[in-house]
Amino acid sequence: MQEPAPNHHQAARPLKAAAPGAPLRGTITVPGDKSISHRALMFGALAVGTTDITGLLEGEDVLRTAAAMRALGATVENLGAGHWRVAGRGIGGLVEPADVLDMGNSGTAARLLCGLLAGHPIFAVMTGDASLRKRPMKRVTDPLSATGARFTTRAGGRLPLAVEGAADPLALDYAVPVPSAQVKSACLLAGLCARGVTRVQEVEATRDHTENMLRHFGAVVDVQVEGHGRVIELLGQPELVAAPVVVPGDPSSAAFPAIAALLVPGSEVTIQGVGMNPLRAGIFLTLQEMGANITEVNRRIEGGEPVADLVIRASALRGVDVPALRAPSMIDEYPVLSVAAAVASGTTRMRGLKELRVKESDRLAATAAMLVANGARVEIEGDDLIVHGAGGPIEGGGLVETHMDHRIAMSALVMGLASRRPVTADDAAFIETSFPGFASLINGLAGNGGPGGPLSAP
Ligand SMILES: O=C(O)C1=C[C@@H](OP(=O)(O)O)[C@@H](O)[C@H](O)C1
Ligand SMILES: C=C(OP(=O)(O)O)C(=O)O
Repeated sequence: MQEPAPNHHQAARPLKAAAPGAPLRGTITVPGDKSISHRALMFGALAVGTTDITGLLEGEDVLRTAAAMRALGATVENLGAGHWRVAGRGIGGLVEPADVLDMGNSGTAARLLCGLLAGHPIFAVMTGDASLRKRPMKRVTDPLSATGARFTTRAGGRLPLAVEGAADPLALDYAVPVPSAQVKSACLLAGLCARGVTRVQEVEATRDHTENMLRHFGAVVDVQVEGHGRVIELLGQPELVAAPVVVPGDPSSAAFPAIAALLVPGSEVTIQGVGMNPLRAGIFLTLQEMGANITEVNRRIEGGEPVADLVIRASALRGVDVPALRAPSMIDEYPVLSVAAAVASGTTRMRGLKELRVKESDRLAATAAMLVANGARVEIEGDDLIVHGAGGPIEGGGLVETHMDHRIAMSALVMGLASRRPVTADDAAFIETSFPGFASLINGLAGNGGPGGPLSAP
């Protein structure tokens, strides 16, 4: 079955959220983890044999990766209900794509693909949507150039870019200067094609799904903890053997219904099967420090990743100081955490958020603007975001500019559930990149599966 090509040029779709007037209740699952879904498709394409993936996120970002893997010669089949099958070509076996690879809105797809292409002796051109074309690619093209691959980019290291991969790539020894799992992963993916040991050092540990999946597919990976960071060594040119991948629920997606349940009085929501990798779960720790009533039940390992069901009950939250060192473990959750902080009592200081400036939008600026437009008190001091909580619902009534950023859109809508007046997101279309079905899921929790739910067209 071929799924239709995702389309990121659709017209803006504004969406409004109002306080539901009744508690959110129910047991739900959230879509599959986006980071793991991208990697499962890429590793499947590089492996020898057939990889079955269950629970794949069928959001636009991941569909871009699926399309790219097809363009590079892998057979990628959608078997329905989140079950996908990839017949791989083996390391070094990718073929030259006949056309430009369009990675849509997805930084992960674009940057990891740069690593994969660097190690194959083929020519490829990559682009993305207007958001992705603003994002920095030098952070991957600089280190990857040391493999022998040749990258040409638009001014400032932006997409579109062209790459001529290396015929005999050199193994990298690279200390990643920013906390970025995408940069680390790009280097490791290039290292698969190189002879000898690729060594990547990170000063702060970032999500380790690439390392975990490398091992799952049979590569030899050594990880040494060094202070707050890690040194990862990968033995090049392994034979990756196809292995089934079970994708857990995305903790970054779970954060939205979780915070909605915490803020809407009387709510009780269970989210089943949420990935709880410690390098991803910082948001839940932070919410618990704020006084959130979140209970983890049924902790288990699924597909090599820790998973739990989360029971979330509405709670009176208080402001906290979120240390910079925690940022990599919750980097995509700050916009929605700031909504919780705006309703909490007291001040929340979120430290060390420099990386938020280079996401789908400048999330530091977009988050502050979202809060200000709805009557919250907020300051940016250097790389810190400071939110002065109202100790209850904020005023709301604002129009939030989402800047092609799914997380700003969902944060604005969660804010509307906890505001005196409805909040409108100027464009909710980009929610499809990571969380298809978001609005109906939230409306379902409010007891309004059909029209008339708290989330509706304005
Ligand atoms: O490796 C990944 O899957 C991701 C890494 C993070 O980006 P950076 O590596 O740019 O921090 C994160 O923000 C993104 O949503 C997914
Ligand atoms: C930053 C994100 O994704 P990406 O970098 O893959 O576009 C995100 O999903 O919040």
